[in-house]
Amino acid sequence: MTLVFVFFITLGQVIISMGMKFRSLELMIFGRFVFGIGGESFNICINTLIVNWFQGSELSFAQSINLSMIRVASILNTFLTPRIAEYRSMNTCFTFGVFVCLFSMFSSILLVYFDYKLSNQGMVDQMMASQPQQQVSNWEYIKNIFKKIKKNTSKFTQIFWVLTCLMVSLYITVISFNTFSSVILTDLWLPKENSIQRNQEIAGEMMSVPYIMACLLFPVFGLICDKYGQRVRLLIFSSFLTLVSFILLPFVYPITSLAILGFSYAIFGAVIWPTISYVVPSKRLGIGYGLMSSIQNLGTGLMPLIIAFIKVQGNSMTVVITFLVISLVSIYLSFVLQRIDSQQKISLNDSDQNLIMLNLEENNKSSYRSSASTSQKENEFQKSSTNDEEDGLISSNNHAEILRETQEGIENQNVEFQDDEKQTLYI
Ligand SMILES: C[C@H](N)C(=O)N[C@@H](CCCCN)C(=O)O
Repeated sequence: MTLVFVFFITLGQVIISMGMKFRSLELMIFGRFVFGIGGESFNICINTLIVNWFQGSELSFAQSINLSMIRVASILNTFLTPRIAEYRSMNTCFTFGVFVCLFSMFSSILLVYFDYKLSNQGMVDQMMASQPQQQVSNWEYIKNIFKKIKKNTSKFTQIFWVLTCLMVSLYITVISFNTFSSVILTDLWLPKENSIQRNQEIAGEMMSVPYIMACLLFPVFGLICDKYGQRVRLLIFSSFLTLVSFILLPFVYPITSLAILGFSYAIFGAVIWPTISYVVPSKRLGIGYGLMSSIQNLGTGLMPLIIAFIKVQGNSMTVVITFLVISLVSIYLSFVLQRIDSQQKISLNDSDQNLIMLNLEENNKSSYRSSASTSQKENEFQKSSTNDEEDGLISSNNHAEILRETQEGIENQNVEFQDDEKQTLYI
């Protein structure tokens, strides 16, 4: 699927640049639509892939390197695009984008090749090929996908939903704020006697501060998180930082508040993406990331409309107050997260990633056991697992998981137990 999505991204960019060439706004919007289908889905594939390779060891570090690279690309884009447009033309900017996408496509082919070669997937495919597969129609296949999404979604825990809401509110304060920061900074801070273009240049430079800050700090917080855990505490701290940033914005020269916002982003970005894999069982991770990204995009997509309305009704100060209120929501949600987390056997603050994973799989198994206790549910499960095999949707994942579980089982026998609680889990 990774290759399909990167193909959509490239195709989208080609359509956008054709729209630019032929001066067709409709074509450009359609291109953005195609690009968006590929982009966000590609993100989900990459998240899942990183988890598959790094869970249990340097997961946060790996995710934060990924985030840093994304932000380096944003900064490069802010720097390069106006210059290419100035020295060449707008068309060249868009064509340059197509070449960047082609480069991504080439990198993805390498990625998929190495992932396939180095993982158990080759073995799993052989196993699958030796099993008879029942053919289903495309319609049945799509219907099964929706059935599975519904079935899996209902199994997500409270902690997943709180984490998702927290992610939305935190991302709004960075991504949606970034959309409006140019106007806010110009209104609140930049001299009225400057030309509009000059103020836009200054605001543009200021706007890159949170991203520069974050791209430098992501790996640091990734490492901290891998070594010391403290995920929920870091999220609480990061939520407070966003509040401080918006309180300071109208009163202190904006570089300070933007740097604090970048600091906050570096923390929650490095913590939140890997944490999802500790609250969603590996079998449902793709759907988990997908759902979370959809909700996040819905939030960050709707927010500019709401903010634009608030700006028209009020002024830039009202917009800052709105972001301040959203920061308060983040603080509230982070405390709700802490409360739920404190009721778990193993906290997300624990530094032992394997232990958190084992706890998750253990909880998952026990919820399965209790749900299978009634014969009706037992039948449902048998039916659905037969369906899973029949429609060939998740079976390869399951096989990969069985292989991984077996490996883990062997590894876990060598783990030194630290206390009774942990001992019970490992056993
Ligand atoms: C906006 C987009 N949906 C998003 O969330 N982007 C993240 C990067 C996610 C990468 C996770 N491996 C961002 O921080 O920009």
